[in-house]
Amino acid sequence: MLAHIHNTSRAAPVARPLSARSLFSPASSYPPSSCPSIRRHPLVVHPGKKMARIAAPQSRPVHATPYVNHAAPVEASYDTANPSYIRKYLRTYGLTPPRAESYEVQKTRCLAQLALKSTVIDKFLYLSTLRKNNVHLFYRLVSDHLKEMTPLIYTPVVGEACQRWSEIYQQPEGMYLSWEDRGNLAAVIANWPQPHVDITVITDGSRILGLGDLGINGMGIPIGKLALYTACAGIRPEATLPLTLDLGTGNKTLREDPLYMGSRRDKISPEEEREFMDELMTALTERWPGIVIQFEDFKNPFPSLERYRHTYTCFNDDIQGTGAVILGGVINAVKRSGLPCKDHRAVFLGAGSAGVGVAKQIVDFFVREGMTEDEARACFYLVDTKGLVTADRGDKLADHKVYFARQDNEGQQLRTLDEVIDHVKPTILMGLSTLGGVFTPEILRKMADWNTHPIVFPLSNPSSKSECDFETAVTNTDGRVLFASGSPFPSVSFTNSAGETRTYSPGQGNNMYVFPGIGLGTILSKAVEVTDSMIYASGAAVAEALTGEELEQGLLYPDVTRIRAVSVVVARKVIRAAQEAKVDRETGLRSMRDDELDNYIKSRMYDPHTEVRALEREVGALLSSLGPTYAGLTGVVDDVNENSKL
Ligand SMILES: NC(=O)C1=CN([C@@H]2O[C@H](COP(=O)(O)OP(=O)(O)OC[C@H]3O[C@@H](n4cnc5c(N)ncnc54)[C@H](O)[C@@H]3O)[C@@H](O)[C@H]2O)C=CC1
Ligand SMILES: CC(=O)C(=O)O
Ligand SMILES: [Mg+2]
Repeated sequence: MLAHIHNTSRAAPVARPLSARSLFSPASSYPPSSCPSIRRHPLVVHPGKKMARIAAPQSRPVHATPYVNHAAPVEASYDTANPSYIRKYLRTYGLTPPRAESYEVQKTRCLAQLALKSTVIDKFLYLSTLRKNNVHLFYRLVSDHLKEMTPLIYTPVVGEACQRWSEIYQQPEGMYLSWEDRGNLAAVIANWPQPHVDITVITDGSRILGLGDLGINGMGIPIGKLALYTACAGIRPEATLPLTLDLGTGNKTLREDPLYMGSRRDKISPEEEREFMDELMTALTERWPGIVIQFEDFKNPFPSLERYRHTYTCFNDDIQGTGAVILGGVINAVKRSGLPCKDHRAVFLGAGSAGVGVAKQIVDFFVREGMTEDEARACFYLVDTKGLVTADRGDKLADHKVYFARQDNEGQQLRTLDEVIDHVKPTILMGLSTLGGVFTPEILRKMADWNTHPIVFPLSNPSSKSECDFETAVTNTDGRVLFASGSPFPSVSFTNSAGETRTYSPGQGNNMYVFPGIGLGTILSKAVEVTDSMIYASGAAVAEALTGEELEQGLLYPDVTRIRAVSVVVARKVIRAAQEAKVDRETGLRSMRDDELDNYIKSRMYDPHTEVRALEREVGALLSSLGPTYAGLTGVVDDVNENSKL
């Protein structure tokens, strides 16, 4: 089918009728064209090949636009909050029920409909449809109800949605690129209908959360992550691109599933993947030179990160984002433990991208606290499927594990988590293993015997893969645990051995506290690369972002409802780190004081609550400037200044 696309030379569209999308573009990132009625689609020609993108229709009425973007703001054309003159202007007048509604009314209806859905997948699908049909309302709802909504659009529910993606699929969202498209990636990418993209999240689906290789069913992850970029850091929804690579899957069940919508091939080789990724990175930056690229949920993401990190503006969320967010929680937990860094011993179950990424960030923290790198590294004991990672274990260690391979084991190999724990008597226990429930009550009780405040972070996602739940951690440590999990758990009421009853609240150690701010800071500073210092700064910012009240409550992470405010702090620190490393191209931000920079960041964040008003103002101003001639010519508007009669 794609051969047909690639070999067909069709005229690129040159002009479109006045598009609602142009009205949503903030001046600084998308300079308004002198004539808003014309929007050009770039014709992308891949070096050495002659090809044209498949042509979009030359002219369509706005109300019939079948855009495939999951968050195209043109869908706001149908917002029942729009007053009648906007509807007339957008030619949606008569296509929605007559009354122009308040947000409160819309929200009441949405929450009532959500409550009627009996399964979490039904709720997930309802919210996906809402995002598609009324993007501003979706983001208003999510940002007002972050605690209730994030589990539905992100972990844990997105995990189940990915497992069942082929079964529950309803609407096109995001973009898929297949191995068979190699050589033509630029042409396929040119089909993305949005003219401007600030950020993309890319997965090949080969390690989705802790659920294994889900092939293209992993698309729920880029969509969910980018929804959080918008909800938590105000990246404009139309400037986000969820991207899933169809590079085959090692999951035989999926390959044999008649409903599976990806290719049936086995996973391509690492060499083929490198070839594909090289072309992809070129194609993405060719179309959107300033694009920030986030790699997500690749099975072995270290080679790509090393290959591209200094050449493209990219980062890996599982290695670096996770490292940073857990750094933030550990900075606070170490303070609360009362022990200096040098007295901590950390056992990590899981020595993959997240385990190694987190351990490295904490080494960096310990070094900043005055230890040498060797002293800091010696505090870490990583465990994988073969046991404690040691230099003389007898197997060939993957490159990323070598740094943490222990050399002080005197030939002894510890094969199980229990053996390692008994040997090390850790102060910190991290779970990044995908093994649900492996931190047993017995292990937790030992942690409580050895430590006044054991630090236990079961970080695997989704909830079913968490190494323990919060209640088990609280009840088996007499309420003394310093806890954070990757997926959310409810608070627990518990009476400790001293007879004190308290409600304990868990921390959520999830990279969602940092990646939105890393992306925002990188976009605004126009950084040419994402440096280690920018990543570290994002984690330190999360630690600093706790309020006095949150500290008093014993929280390790800010309350999730404050995540937008946290993202501003993260973005500011990321920008400052970019400036220090001199990788920022938006040098005008350097002279701003911190409060000025915060205001600037906030001013650049998409706020779904103000979008309807902004649309009213923009349409009013635009129509007034165009005057009666334009209105008469197009027949779009019969009375520019008419307000809703309803
Ligand atoms: N909380 C958060 O923000 C994040 C959580 N994660 C979670 O961390 C988990 C791991 O992710 P990655 O490191 O990227 O995966 P990975 O596949 O790179 O690493 C998994 C590690 O677990 C080890 N492991 C697996 N089964 C084991 C067993 N039976 N005994 C001992 N070790 C075993 C493997 O040897 C490997 O070292 C996933 O569940 C993921 O959802 C990942 C990124 C962010
Ligand atoms: C949160 C995340 O990125 C993961 O579990 O992979
Ligand atoms: Mg991930």
